[in-house]
Amino acid sequence: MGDELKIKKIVDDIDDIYNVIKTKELSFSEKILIDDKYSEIKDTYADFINNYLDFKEISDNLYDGMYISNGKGKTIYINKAYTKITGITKEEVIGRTVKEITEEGNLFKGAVTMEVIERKEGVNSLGKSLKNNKDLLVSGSPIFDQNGNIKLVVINNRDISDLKELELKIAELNDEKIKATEEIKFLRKQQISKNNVVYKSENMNMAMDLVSTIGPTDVTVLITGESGTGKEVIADEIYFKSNRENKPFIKVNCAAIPAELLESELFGYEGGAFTDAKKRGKIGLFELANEGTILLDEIGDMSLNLQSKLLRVLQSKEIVRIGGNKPIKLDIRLIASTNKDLQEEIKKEKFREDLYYRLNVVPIELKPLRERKEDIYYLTNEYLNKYNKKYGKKTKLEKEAMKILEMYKWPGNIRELKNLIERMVVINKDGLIKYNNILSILDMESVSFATMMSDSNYNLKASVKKLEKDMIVNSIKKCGSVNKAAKQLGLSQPALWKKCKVLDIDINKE
Ligand SMILES: Nc1ncnc2c1ncn2[C@@H]1O[C@H](COP(=O)(O)OP(=O)(O)OP(=O)(O)O)[C@@H](O)[C@H]1O
Repeated sequence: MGDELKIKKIVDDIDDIYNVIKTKELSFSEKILIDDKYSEIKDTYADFINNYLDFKEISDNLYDGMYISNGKGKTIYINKAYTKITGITKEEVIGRTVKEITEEGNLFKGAVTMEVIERKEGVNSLGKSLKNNKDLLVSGSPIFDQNGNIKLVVINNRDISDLKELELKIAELNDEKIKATEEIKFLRKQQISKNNVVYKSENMNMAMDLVSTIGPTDVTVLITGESGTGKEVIADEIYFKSNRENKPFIKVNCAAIPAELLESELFGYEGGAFTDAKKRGKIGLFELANEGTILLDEIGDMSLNLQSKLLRVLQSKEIVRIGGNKPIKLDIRLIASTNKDLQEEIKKEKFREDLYYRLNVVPIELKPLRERKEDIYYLTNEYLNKYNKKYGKKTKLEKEAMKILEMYKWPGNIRELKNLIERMVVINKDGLIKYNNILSILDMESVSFATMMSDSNYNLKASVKKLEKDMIVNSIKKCGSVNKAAKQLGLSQPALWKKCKVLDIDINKE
């Protein structure tokens, strides 16, 4: 019989006794005493029942399993959660000692009740339910009576298979995090690999000096120059010289991302900000760059609407995601670059003047390659070495060929020079890149012969000789025979043979 029923039986017996006594002849004071005692007992019983029911309700709704024994280790109570966690029912344990159950070895192992009784203190251990193989964290505590003897042992049983699963999940996530961090490091290195910056010109000297000075500060830099002049190279150098090296460096090409997308790319959005927005939202590039550097390339192509928003970011040093209302603090170094003339764009009302002044704190202007010809020789040699190494070659460049490179206008600037040298090294067969190899590729309008001839290193006779030779070689190559070439050049066949001899042209080779 449960405790609850035992006590109910006592109270029912008292009821019977009371009813019998009430029929007897009693003095007034005896009657009052018995009535008082009787109602005291009833109140105490009502209190007990209420508390007992509350305790049962609370303990049955606990997350952890409760296992209570008396001071001798005899099981007197388990809550519902204990059965749920271990699969062990009341019928299997109530009234039996923990010692006996443990020795039997069918229900659980790792019980601490007996140890709590022995040591008279709390004991923690790992246990296991043998009914469903669940691992448990078992924590036992003694409850003492007034004389200091243990009257109850309360054991808390926590299912740690969930914890174990969480532990595994955390370990998996940690592995993924380590992998992702390594990948970020690798991609960062690839994206901003250290360039071998080659320069000789005054313009580049000044730019590189400035980079060394302002690199370690957080000042905003605006780099301008035609396409291919090395704006990104300069931005990389600023990053390497800054105190933000090894922190994020996010490069955004404002012209390459459609205007309507650029805002969400930069600012990110909260979940559900757009109808098709991913449920959990998206972190923006500004946030990704936090603590690091952001390069806004082709800033001259940014829409006026976004320019105002960028201006606000620069003023407040915080952003709010699209669809959100929580400002996020930013600690970012901003580098902007453009091949547009921003002053002109301001006049055309395509660029905000106030934003221009915010960006133009330190301006770095890169001249086009045609205005810093001193760099061409060094850049060419750098790329010759680079591509010879890459393609396993030992290609050299004819002196006249270098001359042509120095005279060309290079509309695509250093990028064009770099690509040309790579192409020349790849297709070259005899180890020497010649003057006319380059002429046949470059846009000849960009190298006027007048310019070439006016160069003090070339006298008229040599230049004419060179021109004649190139024309004949090209014509023979194009026509496929000396006969046809002679016709095209307006010469007789013998005259062409003669010229070839004088100009040292090997017809069989050409
Ligand atoms: N001083 C330099 N030394 C060596 N290589 C350089 C130098 N300047 C530029 N380059 C190379 O030239 C190419 C173009 O440079 P970069 O991309 O920095 O130009 P950009 O001005 O940013 O071009 P765009 O405006 O088209 O983005 C790159 O391959 C870069 O490595």
